[in-house]
Amino acid sequence: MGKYDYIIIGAGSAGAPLAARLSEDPAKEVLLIEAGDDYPDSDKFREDLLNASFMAGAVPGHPNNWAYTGNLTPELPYSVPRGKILGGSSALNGCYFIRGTKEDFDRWEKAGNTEWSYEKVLPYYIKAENDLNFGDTDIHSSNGPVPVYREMKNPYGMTKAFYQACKELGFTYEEDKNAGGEPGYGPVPLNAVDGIRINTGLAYINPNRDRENLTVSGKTFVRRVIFREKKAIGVEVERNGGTEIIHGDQIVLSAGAFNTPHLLMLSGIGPSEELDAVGIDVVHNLPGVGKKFSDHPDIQMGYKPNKVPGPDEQRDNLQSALNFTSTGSEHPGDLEIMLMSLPLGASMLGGSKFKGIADIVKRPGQTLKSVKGISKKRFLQQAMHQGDMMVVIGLQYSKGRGNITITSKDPHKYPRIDYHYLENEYDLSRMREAMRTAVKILTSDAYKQYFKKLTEIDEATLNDDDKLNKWLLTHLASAIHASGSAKMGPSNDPEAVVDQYGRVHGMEGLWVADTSIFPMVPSRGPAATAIMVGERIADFIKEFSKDKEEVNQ
Ligand SMILES: Cc1cc2nc3c(=O)[nH]c(=O)nc-3n(C[C@H](O)[C@H](O)[C@H](O)COP(=O)(O)OP(=O)(O)OC[C@H]3O[C@@H](n4cnc5c(N)ncnc54)[C@H](O)[C@@H]3O)c2cc1C
Repeated sequence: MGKYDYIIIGAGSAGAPLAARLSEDPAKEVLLIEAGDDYPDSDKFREDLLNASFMAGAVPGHPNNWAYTGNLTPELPYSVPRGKILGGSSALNGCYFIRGTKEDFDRWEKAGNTEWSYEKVLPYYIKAENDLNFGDTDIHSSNGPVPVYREMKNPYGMTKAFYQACKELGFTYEEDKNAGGEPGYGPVPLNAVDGIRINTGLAYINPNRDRENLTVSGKTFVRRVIFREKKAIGVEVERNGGTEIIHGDQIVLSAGAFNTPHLLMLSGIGPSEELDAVGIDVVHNLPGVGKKFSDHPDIQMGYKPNKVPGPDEQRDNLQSALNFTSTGSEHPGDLEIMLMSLPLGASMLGGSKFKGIADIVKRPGQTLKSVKGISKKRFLQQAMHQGDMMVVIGLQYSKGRGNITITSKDPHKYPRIDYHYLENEYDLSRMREAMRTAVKILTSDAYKQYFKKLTEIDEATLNDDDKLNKWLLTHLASAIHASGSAKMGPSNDPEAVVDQYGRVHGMEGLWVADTSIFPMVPSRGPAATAIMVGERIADFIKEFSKDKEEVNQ
């Protein structure tokens, strides 16, 4: 087998756009490797993962879910889904397609990443989208691969009631959450059209399958990157029942915020004492690998509805959200409240919960394996409340940071993931404020036609800080937005893993392009930003290759 110009590990939110853009040059041989299933024919893509109104793939035991165990707090091990399929996590996610804000990128820039100012990243967000509401404007485009749609003309009755409640509480309307304006309440942009989730495999890879220089290798698990001294020269993979080495000139890790740092460590790049402890030869000591990742803690707060939404109010599970700023905060939009249109169970298992349960019963082994390490108490509580309607309350700027620690040199053994959620009063106080605001919305005159009572929390708990703290720590969930586990920054930043072009510090021919490199999770969902990163790093790699060719001429 010949040597590839570019090998990309992971066909997810960032990896798929990266492979599509790099293979635009027919002179470059591109290999895109994906551990999960490949679906070259979009019409034959798994039906349960196309249906955007629920998140079947997020259920533990689903064959396209890596299903990690993450310790949200030391006492709360939780099942954390990630996509293992063409499209990666974009094939499983909630389709909330939202850009980071100017303040988010000011932070990235301030950390020494001048190539990531809001002005510099905006053209890449625009390049990625086909905005079905706004079309071509200064800040939107109708030419990109990812369709983006907000329900503005005919919002559901509950959406209108939510808007009215937010208005009465003094919040402002944010018509376009991708316009970089003041945070407020408004329609959620979704990368879903007519209820179909358009993942990055469908948007970027399948339309380009006819390119002879683009090879996609599904069901191919990368065990590690291999090096000649400090130069990456290929990858060791498992496929078709065997292990082999595939050579490439430039290797890009796009395996996501857990697997990218894990793969770096398996390949000998990471904190040397942790690699020594599990018997991995150190190729390069980079203490920041897996350290201090950021995410959004969230709470799924259940309530019994007065009025159950009808079948015509279930296409978009997530139609509206409020982004707002906590009292006295210097970080605009650090809180979020999302109104879900489906009950908790149906959000995961589908409109017909019996079909969803039937699917789970079909795979009891995988399901049991996936929930093995997690908190059974919380899992059962959630199962008991699957008929509840819910709002999802998110802390979008937090001080807590997580760590990913390698526990074995066996690439199939998952690393340990510790989130350190809500360990300080800064984060707790904001979460309390978000909870109390959500209750004000639900119990408002405008919303009360849809609200009967809260199901998991009482007033005495809500009104008492200590009691509420305890409740929060036992009812926590994660938004699954892990970012910054191999973060970018200048070489004099001891925690930086890659430079601002995505090149791993101290190494040659090795890049990272995915949510791991975010200096910090944006204050809104990271999926659109992951795609933007794939688009932007593709241009950096193209530029780098051009310079290299000029030097060699
Ligand atoms: C259930 C769920 C709901 C979410 N909802 C939203 C939302 O509504 N809005 C939002 O903004 N964000 C959401 N997110 C988060 C968002 O989808 C992710 O942050 C984003 O998709 C991550 O992109 P990525 O490119 O970093 O990684 P991924 O998209 O996860 O891609 C990584 C890819 O690498 C592959 N891979 C990993 N290891 C290997 C290996 N060893 N060998 C070969 N291939 C490998 C994986 O199989 C995967 O395909 C959600 C996430 C989940 C899981």
